[in-house]
Amino acid sequence: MSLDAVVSAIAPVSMSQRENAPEAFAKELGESFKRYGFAVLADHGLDQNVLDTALERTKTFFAMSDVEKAKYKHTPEGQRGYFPFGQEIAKDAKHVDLKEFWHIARDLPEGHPYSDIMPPNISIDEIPDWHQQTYAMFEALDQLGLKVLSSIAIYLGLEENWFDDAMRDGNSILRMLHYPAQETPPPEGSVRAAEHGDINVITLLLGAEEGGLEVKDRDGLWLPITPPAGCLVVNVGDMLERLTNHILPSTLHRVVNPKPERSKFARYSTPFFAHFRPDFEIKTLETCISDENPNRYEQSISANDFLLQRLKEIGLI
Ligand SMILES: O=C(O)CCC(=O)C(=O)O
Ligand SMILES: [Fe+2]
Repeated sequence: MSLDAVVSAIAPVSMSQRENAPEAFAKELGESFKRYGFAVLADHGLDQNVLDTALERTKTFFAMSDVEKAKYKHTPEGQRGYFPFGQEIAKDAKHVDLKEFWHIARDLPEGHPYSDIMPPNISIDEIPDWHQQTYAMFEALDQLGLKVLSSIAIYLGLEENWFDDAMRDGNSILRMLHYPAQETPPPEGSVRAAEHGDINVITLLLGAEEGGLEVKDRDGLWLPITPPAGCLVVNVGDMLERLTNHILPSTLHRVVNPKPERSKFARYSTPFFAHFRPDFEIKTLETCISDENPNRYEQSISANDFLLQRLKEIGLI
C-alpha cells in the first residue's frame, strides 16, 4: 500500500455536519471509532488564537533550564505540573519515553467535594499568564469533548446528553508534550512514546501534523496518522472501551522517532484526556451487551479506582 493510501485510511469527518445532520455525523464518527478506535475531525471550530498562545507559552516553558523546570515538578498524588524527561514508561515497556510534559487540570471552587482527589493547578513564576492562557485551551477542549461525546451517545443509542452527568467536574487533563530534537541517536530501543492505550474516556489530540503518531491496526500493522493541517485526532480510551463492552476499542498507539531529515526538530503535541468525574461508576452499557457480545465486566469500578490502578502501571504514581 502506498503511504498516501495509509494516511487516508482514516478519512476526516467534518464537525460542520454535526448541527445540520446530527445522526449522519454520529454514524460517520462512530463507525470510524468502531473500526480504528480513532477518528480525524475537520472543522473543529476551536479558536486558533487560543491554541497558538498556549503552545507559544509551552515552548517558552520547555526552553527553560532543567533546574528551573524542576521547581515545578508534580507531586506523586497530584498529576499536575511538570513531568521531567525520562519519567513515564508505557505499560510493559522496557525503556522510558523520550519526552517531558506538563499537566493542566480542572480548577475547582474551594471546598468542592472532589478537592482531595483533584488538587489545584501549578503556576509558573517566569510566565505570569501561564495559567490563564493554558486554561483557556483546557476549557475549549473540555467543551469540544462534550460535543464529541454527545455524538458518540447518539451512535450508541443513548440520550444525546447521556455523558453530561458522567463528565461533570471530571478529572480531565490537558498534557503539553515536548519531544526534544534528537541530534544524537537515542539509546537503542527507546522511542518518543512506546505503544500504549489511553486510560481515559476520549482523547482530543492536536499537534500530530509533525509525523510520528502510529496506530496499531487489527492485523497488527502500524498505520501512520498524519492529519491534514487544522484537523484534530480523537481516540477512544480504556474507560470508554470498558463502558461500551469493547464496541468502541481503545487502540494501541505510539510515537516513533523522527526520520533523519526531521531529527533536528522537536515535536510538540497537546493531548486532552477527557475523564469521568472520579465517583462515576463505569458499568457496562446495556445497549452494548448482546448474545454475540456478552458482558465482559460483571463488576463496575469507579473512575478514580480505575485511574489509580492504571497510573501505578505506567510509573506516574
Ligand atoms: O504525541 C502524540 O501524538 C500522542 C501522545 C499520546 O499518545 C499520549 O500522550 O497519550
Ligand atoms: Fe496516547
